[in-house]
Amino acid sequence: MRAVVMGAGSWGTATAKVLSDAGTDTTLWCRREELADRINESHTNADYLAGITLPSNLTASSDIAHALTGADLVVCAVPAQSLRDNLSDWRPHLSDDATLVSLAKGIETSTLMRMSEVIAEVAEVPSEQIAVLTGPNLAREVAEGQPAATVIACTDLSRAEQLQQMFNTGYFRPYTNTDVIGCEIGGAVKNVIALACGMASGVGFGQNTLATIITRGLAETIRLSSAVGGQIETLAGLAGIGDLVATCSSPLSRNRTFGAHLGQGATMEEAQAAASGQVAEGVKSCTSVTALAEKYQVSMPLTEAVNSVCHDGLPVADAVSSLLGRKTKPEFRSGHA
Ligand SMILES: NC(=O)C1=CN([C@@H]2O[C@H](COP(=O)(O)OP(=O)(O)OC[C@H]3O[C@@H](n4cnc5c(N)ncnc54)[C@H](O)[C@@H]3O)[C@@H](O)[C@H]2O)C=CC1
Ligand SMILES: O=C(CO)COP(=O)(O)O
Repeated sequence: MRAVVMGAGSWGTATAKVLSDAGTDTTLWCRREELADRINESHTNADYLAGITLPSNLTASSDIAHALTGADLVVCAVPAQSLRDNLSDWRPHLSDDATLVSLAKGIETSTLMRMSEVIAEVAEVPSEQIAVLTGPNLAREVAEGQPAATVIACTDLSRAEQLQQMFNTGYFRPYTNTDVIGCEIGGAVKNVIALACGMASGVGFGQNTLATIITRGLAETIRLSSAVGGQIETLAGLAGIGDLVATCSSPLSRNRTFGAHLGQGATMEEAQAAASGQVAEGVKSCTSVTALAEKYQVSMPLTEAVNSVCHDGLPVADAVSSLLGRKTKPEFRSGHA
């Protein structure tokens, strides 16, 4: 089996390292030829994962045709809002029976589609050939070989099990799931909730506030996922609460860090500049998740507040007052949080 990871940012590079460490012959596609040359020469990707030594059997290429031709496994590691355009360029070079794995945690703003839906439409492959890899996987920690688990979701369980073996290393432990919807909604919404946690920490609030946002964020995630067709238990797992805890708590999270800048009073432009070109998916997905919630008539007040702060100029302090000023209610309604 030959794998290609399309996108050499922090998570693409770390995932290519996992595959290589698991013994899978892997190529890492980079947009820039100069970066591919540097990775091949130095076995590091200093732009995204400084100080990490990549396996010597991992090779990089900036040539799309060369990278994709004959690849059995194609891992899509570009940001959510750029997946459609990138895939259109990759499409002519994809093998008919290749498995496509999505790493992106977002909802397309122009269509409200999940990433697996974008892949199915643009690459014209059946959903059984598309998988999603998601979970509490901060790239730097995985690249350092710190123990972590992940979820590989595919409607075709035998394909998920095959992928599970391809990604299984002594430090990275994949679990299978067939609930692609729940996994994708979990991954997209947790970035929005991490922005909210970052804002709270930037303001100076402590652990009670953090735990409240994570828990009520999980309730929003469960409501949306259930409405779209996901299973509740998925969100009690790595793709839900697992990823929320990791992302909402860690200073390594780009979304949490972005939110913290806003909470400290930075403008959107200043927070964007501080991200040094790395993607904080929740900034765009807060708009598409809010729209998806409206489409399914699901209440997501935290997500709406994050969207208003990011895109309507609502001050963080006003978002806090408006969330706390809402009508009081029971914790659980008709079986759902
Ligand atoms: N970094 C992390 O810890 C994790 C990230 N993810 C998800 O993986 C996806 C990719 O994230 P990262 O690798 O961390 O992002 P990144 O910002 O570190 O890198 C993005 C990569 O995509 C490439 N790219 C191709 N077309 C692009 C375009 N039009 N605009 C911008 N970049 C383009 C860039 O050159 C770069 O190699 C995101 O959806 C993210 O939410 C998921 C789990 C962990
Ligand atoms: O998805 C992630 C961890 O699972 C990474 O989160 P950030 O994109 O916020 O860094």
